[in-house]
Amino acid sequence: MDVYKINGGNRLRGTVKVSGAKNSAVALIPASILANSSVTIGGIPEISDAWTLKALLEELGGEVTFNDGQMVIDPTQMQAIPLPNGNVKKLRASYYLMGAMLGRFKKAVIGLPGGCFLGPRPIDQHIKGFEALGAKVTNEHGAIYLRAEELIGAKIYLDVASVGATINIMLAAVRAKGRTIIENAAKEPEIIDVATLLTNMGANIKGAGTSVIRIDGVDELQGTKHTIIPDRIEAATFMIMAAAIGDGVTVDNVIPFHLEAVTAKLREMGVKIEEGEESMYIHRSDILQSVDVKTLVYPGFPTDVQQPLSVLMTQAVGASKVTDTIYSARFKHIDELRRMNATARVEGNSAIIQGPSKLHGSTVTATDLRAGAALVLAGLIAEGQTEIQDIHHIERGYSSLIEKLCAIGADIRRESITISAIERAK
Ligand SMILES: CC(=O)N[C@H]1[C@@H](OP(=O)(O)OP(=O)(O)OC[C@H]2O[C@@H](n3ccc(=O)[nH]c3=O)[C@H](O)[C@@H]2O)O[C@H](CO)[C@@H](O)[C@@H]1O
Ligand SMILES: C=C(OP(=O)(O)O)C(=O)O
Repeated sequence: MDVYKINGGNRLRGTVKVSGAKNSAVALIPASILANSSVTIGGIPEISDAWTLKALLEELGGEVTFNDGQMVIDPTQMQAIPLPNGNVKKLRASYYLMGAMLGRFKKAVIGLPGGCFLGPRPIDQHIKGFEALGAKVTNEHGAIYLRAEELIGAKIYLDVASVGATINIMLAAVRAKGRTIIENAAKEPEIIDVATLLTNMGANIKGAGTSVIRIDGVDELQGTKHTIIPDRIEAATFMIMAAAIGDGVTVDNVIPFHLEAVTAKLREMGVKIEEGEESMYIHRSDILQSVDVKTLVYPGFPTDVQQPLSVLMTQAVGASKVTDTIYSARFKHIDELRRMNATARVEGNSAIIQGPSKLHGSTVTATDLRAGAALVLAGLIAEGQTEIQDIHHIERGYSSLIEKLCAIGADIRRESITISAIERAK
């Protein structure tokens, strides 16, 4: 089993460069299925989700290369091969194969997705959208079967502003006949990134990034080149690490506008942040103040950042409260933080964290991607050695994390260990 080992206490200093956005990459890669020639995407992060999607496109008959952050996808020989099991279960974003395959082949069989378990993560709004476009959708033995004679544009009101449903409906609707209007669409920057790629492929999309998106379907989409936006969640993670244990860290390759909610909350805690055009320079104040935060859809505070932020709260003076309005059960990291001497408890969809606490190095488990990032931060702060298990969750979403952290002064390494069944059961 591979683990991260961290010797805590080293101060972070220097520049860390943010990679391309995971949540864009995992939608842009399936979007290439819709093209009639090669699609080249630059800035793809070195994460396991990207490699898994590459393997899935190859299972469909695509030719895919992935070198130095550039993925070239030739979708011309792809077929509507059923994917009820296997790789689709390794990540959440395999659900985008549904929209893209429906758009191109008018049929698909895709197993229900995996990804982080954060409480219930239904896909009813995706299915409602596909049905409104004219698809027959059934769930058979854990796989979603989609089939349409033809796709016809429709007006679709999303009951929740879902990132996945907005993108998935867009992927199918670009090849529907006539106009589709998505109302109460999600507004995350990754949606604009996907709309930009599709537009460069020849799609007709207006309003991406607002709550009403209009799509006029086209008969054909061609190959193109695209460079992905920076990962605002990775950027926020480094900003929080810099605030917790930095002596001046520049987080480079960011779009500061995408980070406004995070920047504002960190400033409220007393963190000093200087915004550049494409970078953030972070130096903490001597005393961190406790704050309350509520996660919301974009442009609100991102749910994907609340777990790392809760570790910073263990270092703030007084009681902080994190309420997650998107995922009510996204608090598994709190139990692990308690092992490290944090004073924290979960009440409903909130965590209450009392600081400041002296964190102690311990053996902990990454229960999901951002819980893992939170534990890396806790390990960097803690006295002594921390061992993080189940790091495959972290590696779904953070590109070259060890290398990036070592370059700014952290003492963290990846190690293979053998672990007995008895120890594993503890
Ligand atoms: C691959 C990807 O981009 N993942 C991101 C995406 O996940 P994902 O696209 O799965 O998240 P959604 O925006 O769809 O989910 C938001 C909320 O809507 C609910 N919901 C969603 C769809 C649906 O059909 N029915 C329904 O009830 C969910 O349970 C959740 O409470 O957005 C989340 C919210 O910003 C982020 O945490 C994830 O990192
Ligand atoms: C929840 C996340 O990812 P996914 O939707 O891929 O599980 C995340 O990126 O924090």
